Amino acid sequence: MEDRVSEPGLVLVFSGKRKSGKDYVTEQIQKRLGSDVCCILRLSGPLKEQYAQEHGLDLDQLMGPGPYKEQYRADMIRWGECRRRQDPGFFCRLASRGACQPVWLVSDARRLSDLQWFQAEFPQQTQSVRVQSSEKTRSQRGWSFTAGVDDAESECGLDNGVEFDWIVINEADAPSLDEQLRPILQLAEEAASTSSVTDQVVPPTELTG
Ligand SMILES: Nc1ncnc2c1ncn2[C@@H]1O[C@H](COP(=O)(O)OP(=O)(O)OP(=O)(O)O)[C@@H](O)[C@H]1O
Ligand SMILES: C[C@@](O)(CCOP(=O)(O)O)CC(=O)O
Repeated sequence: MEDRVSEPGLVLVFSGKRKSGKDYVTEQIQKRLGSDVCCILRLSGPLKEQYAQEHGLDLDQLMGPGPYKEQYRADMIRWGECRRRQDPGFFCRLASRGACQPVWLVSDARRLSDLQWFQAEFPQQTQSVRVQSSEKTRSQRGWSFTAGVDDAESECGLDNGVEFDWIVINEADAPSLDEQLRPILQLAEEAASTSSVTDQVVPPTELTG
């Protein structure tokens, strides 16, 4: 039987406040690494798919960066937290099913249980990345404070108790994203090259020596 390593070589779990640039930064990383090396996993993806289906909503708009999803955010949070209470890893498993690239970018971790699930599943491969932007910059990107959202676990669940492996300052007056992402990209390229070596199919004759 063929012996194939299906685990990722690196799992980068991103978090950050609304409009801090989680999607933007992870898309920049994927552009540089290529989609055969790196996939973006959105924990909100399976949640929004199911929520859109149950409520007859436009999934494309729910998945997009525009104001449409904000109308439903509070109820989606409630809906999602009901499922997480029953199974904290519910959305992590759904979002990562079928991922086969060596590098995974989890773009939207919001709770400690999100990060802990990947750390428990892939203890050697998981690193945490915090994307930071000022409220002024976030406001320029369309954010405004919403009670019940910005003061709730969905937005504050990772504010304390986590020593992030990486911090990305997504501000015009910060070092460029190219500069900030360089060490992360190098780590990803190393993980991808190592994974491509160990991910080769080894015919049975070589396995038995
Ligand atoms: N460095 C940047 N340069 C240009 N545009 C940016 C930058 N960072 C973010 N943006 C833009 O700001 C908006 C918000 O960014 P993004 O959607 O990545 O935030 P987010 O953290 O994923 O937000 P949410 O939690 O609401 O999904 C998007 O339109 C995005 O294209
Ligand atoms: C409901 C929720 O998944 C919406 C996330 O939407 P977005 O990643 O901000 O586009 C947030 C949450 O799960 O708390």
